[in-house]
Amino acid sequence: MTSFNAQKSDIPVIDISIPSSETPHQILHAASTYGFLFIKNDNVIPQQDIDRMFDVSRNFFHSPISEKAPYSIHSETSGGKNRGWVGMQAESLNEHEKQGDPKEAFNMAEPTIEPPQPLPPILDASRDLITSFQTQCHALCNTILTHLAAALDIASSSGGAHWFAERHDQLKGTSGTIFRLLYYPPTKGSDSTSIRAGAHSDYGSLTLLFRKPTTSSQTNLSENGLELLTPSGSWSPVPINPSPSTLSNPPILVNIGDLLSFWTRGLLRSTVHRVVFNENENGRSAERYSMAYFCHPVDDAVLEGIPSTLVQEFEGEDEQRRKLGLGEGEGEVVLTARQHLDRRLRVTYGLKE
Ligand SMILES: O=C(O)CCC(=O)C(=O)O
Ligand SMILES: [Fe+2]
Repeated sequence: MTSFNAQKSDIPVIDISIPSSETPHQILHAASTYGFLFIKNDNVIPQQDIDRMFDVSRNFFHSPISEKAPYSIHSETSGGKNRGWVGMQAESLNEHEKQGDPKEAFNMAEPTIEPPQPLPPILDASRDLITSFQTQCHALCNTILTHLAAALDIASSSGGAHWFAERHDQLKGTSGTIFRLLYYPPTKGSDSTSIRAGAHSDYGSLTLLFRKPTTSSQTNLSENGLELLTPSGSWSPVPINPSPSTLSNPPILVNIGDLLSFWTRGLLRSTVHRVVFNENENGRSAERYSMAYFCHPVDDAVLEGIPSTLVQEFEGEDEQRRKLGLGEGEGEVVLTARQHLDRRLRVTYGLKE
């Protein structure tokens, strides 16, 4: 398998709009080599919907704290565990960091849950847009998962290309899926030791990431602060649009989460990433907005036994296997999707159960 170097232009841009027998292999190659890929966005998710979501997000985060605080994460008002508002410095994505990240976030569960998640008035007023955005994100995740299952050559007698998508069917039960709005406030001058989101890999199966250029003068090519860790240990910036001359809209960034990496015994790579300050010449960083759709399988999906010889015969690298809890001595632990998520949330929020 090829390994990747630090060139940001390496992350491939894949066009899923034209049916091609190559697409599954392109997606599998990117997912197993970089853990990141771009999906060309020619109306896969309309740019207008992305822009409208960013407007809603801005209005919400700029509202008084009294509007947000009642919906604190894990609270009953916000609908329980991992739902609701995360205030400044309340979360450490990197367990080794004492101080939380200088950002705010709002987590929304899938729209199929009953009763629906209570939302603060500003978000509630845009519930239809949010629901439609979540639905479009989930459909894109299932398309990508279908390509991955096809490339892994899962036999049709076992579910074939629908193997993963069936296990992400939101009509079959609740899941850890979260649509997260993120806001990184502006800074007066950065503290060089501090970063905006600590180094981490995502928890779920796939993440879709949308980033807003931080200032009106910032070009789409701009790096915007997101960096991924290459196998050689260097940080490589991820541009919003890797090719503005050929792509009129920024492509949708997709990355593999720990759960899918664990499930595929490390064949698919969950790559560590972080967000750093991107100061202007005055040493200030503008405010920054992003939105992440963290896609998870249904809670009782069992994370074992993918009927694919590519997965079964994959040896993997020791370091990756240790990180995923597939290390020697432990045996191959069988977890459900919910158990896998709960294990990770305990680390991020210090939750007890
Ligand atoms: O804000 C970003 O660009 C990335 C955020 C991220 O990686 C996360 O929330 O998992
Ligand atoms: Fe992330």
